[in-house]
Amino acid sequence: MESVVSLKGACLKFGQRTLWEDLDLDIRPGEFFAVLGPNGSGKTSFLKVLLGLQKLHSGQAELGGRPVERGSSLIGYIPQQKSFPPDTPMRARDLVALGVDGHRWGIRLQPGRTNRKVDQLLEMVGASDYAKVPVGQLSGGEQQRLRVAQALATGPQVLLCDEPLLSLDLHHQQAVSALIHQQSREHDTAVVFVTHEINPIIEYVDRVLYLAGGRFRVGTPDEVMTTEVLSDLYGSNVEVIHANGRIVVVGLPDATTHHHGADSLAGEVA
Ligand SMILES: Nc1ncnc2c1ncn2[C@@H]1O[C@H](COP(=O)(O)OP(=O)(O)OP(=O)(O)O)[C@@H](O)[C@H]1O
Repeated sequence: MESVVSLKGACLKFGQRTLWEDLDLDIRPGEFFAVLGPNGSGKTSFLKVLLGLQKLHSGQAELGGRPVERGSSLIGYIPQQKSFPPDTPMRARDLVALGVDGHRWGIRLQPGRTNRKVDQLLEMVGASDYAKVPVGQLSGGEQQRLRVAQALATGPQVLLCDEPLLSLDLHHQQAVSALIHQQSREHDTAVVFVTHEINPIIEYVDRVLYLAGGRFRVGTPDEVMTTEVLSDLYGSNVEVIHANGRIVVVGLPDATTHHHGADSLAGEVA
């Protein structure tokens, strides 16, 4: 099957610091692709390359068979969860409408059509009940559903997600990740999901790109999330424990703030 995202010999470096090099990667339509790694390993920079916001040092990056470019309609983007101030006057449906016609200049030509599309998107993410509520009054999880709806407005072929579950409680993490997975299944949308924590999405992930220390590994979670592979990437003894369908990484280097729920799961595994 043709790939929708393709990197060939990709290298990204800033000054003397190489984030990755010789990265060859093809992501297929409908694939759920997770990008993992410690702070500063280059996960956000990876998304920026695909968004056309960050030039590679060398190599090529293509979307839908063409070089990446800013503002590509092939892409939907879900940013990190940041709460709107409580007094934000914009209603939930206005936020979603920005995704539908926010890219066009001037007066909306077909408000009826926009409204129908917004209704459809709100329903898709289960947000119809609070369509008219100001966004600042909604919970973090409800706000994030709206960002998913906004990102899906143009029917993207690739959904780029930058830690979309951050600061959501477990219930909302599950709901938002299930929503993103449903979209990828039903519309064959490729999902590139940057995260510190694989467990909330473990049941959906097809492949992982693990970035660490200027190097990377790509493969299925079973191939990459192993004691051997992560110890090699980190250059120190790291232990990967699989328990109750979850993955716990123990013994990450001190300077690494990244974890896979090692703290919160320590009791569960012991
Ligand atoms: N435009 C830039 N110029 C110089 N250095 C940069 C630039 N953009 C990113 N960096 C550096 O590249 C490294 C990777 O940054 P990036 O934000 O991609 O990491 P990350 O894996 O997303 O980190 P985090 O998990 O903390 O969000 C960091 O050390 C950052 O300071």
